[in-house]
Amino acid sequence: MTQDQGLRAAFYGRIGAFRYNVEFTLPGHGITALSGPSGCGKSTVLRCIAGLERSAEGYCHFNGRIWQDGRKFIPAWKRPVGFVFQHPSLFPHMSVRQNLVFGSPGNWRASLRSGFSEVVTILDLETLLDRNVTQLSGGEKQRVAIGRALLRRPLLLLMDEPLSALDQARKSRILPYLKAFSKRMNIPVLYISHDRKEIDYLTDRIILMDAGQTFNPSINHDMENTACRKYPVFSAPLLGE
Ligand SMILES: Nc1ncnc2c1ncn2[C@@H]1O[C@H](COP(=O)(O)OP(=O)(O)OP(=O)(O)O)[C@@H](O)[C@H]1O
Repeated sequence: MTQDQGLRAAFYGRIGAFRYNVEFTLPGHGITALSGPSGCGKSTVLRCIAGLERSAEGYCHFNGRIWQDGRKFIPAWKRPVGFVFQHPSLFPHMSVRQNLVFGSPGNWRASLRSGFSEVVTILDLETLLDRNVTQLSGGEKQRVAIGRALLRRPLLLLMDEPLSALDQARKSRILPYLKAFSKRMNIPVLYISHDRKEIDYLTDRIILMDAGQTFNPSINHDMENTACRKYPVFSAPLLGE
């Protein structure tokens, strides 16, 4: 792995009255959690990385390429980023198979060549391929949404509370799939969650935010302590990893 791999980002800006001032790095592999109290700016950070939001100042470099700096801004559709949201937005009139290949680069044949069966196997979707998506459970729908994002061959996957709409039993069923794909496909993932158990299972790397700011324990321990007091679900040892 070279030093250039992964994401280096800093965003400074405001949306209405909300100000954000964040700076962080993401390694070129594995899952990193992004957590913090509701409204602290986590989704805003993901939107800035994806290019869906343009921060007034800052930078975003991925694997040595500039996505944003003082002069340059690569639009969202040109960034090799997959996005999975809290609620899967699948096309209800299409089958699982059709939803999976929708939007993947090239035609149907190309998507079959570029890892379709691998994604289907990792996410255990074989038996569901010909079903209409309206006939799926919430967890199955979310697996299809993840599969669709992966088939677009992203180099970075952003997940915004992908399991928060599911009950504990469904969460437990889908978590191993998340762990499996990040390992097997070697895609770095930035994963928003409030759920400590979920984060403990998936990763030991966490970026903590509060009130529009990131806390970097290796830079500023006072800020880390403030973060832990305000958001005690995370302890200092985890942050200090
Ligand atoms: N389009 C918008 N216009 C004005 N303010 C916005 C807009 N989108 C978000 N905000 C504000 O920006 C702040 C950060 O919102 P954001 O959705 O990034 O937080 P979050 O940490 O992801 O929250 P949650 O955990 O509740 O999803 C909030 O105060 C929110 O009200």
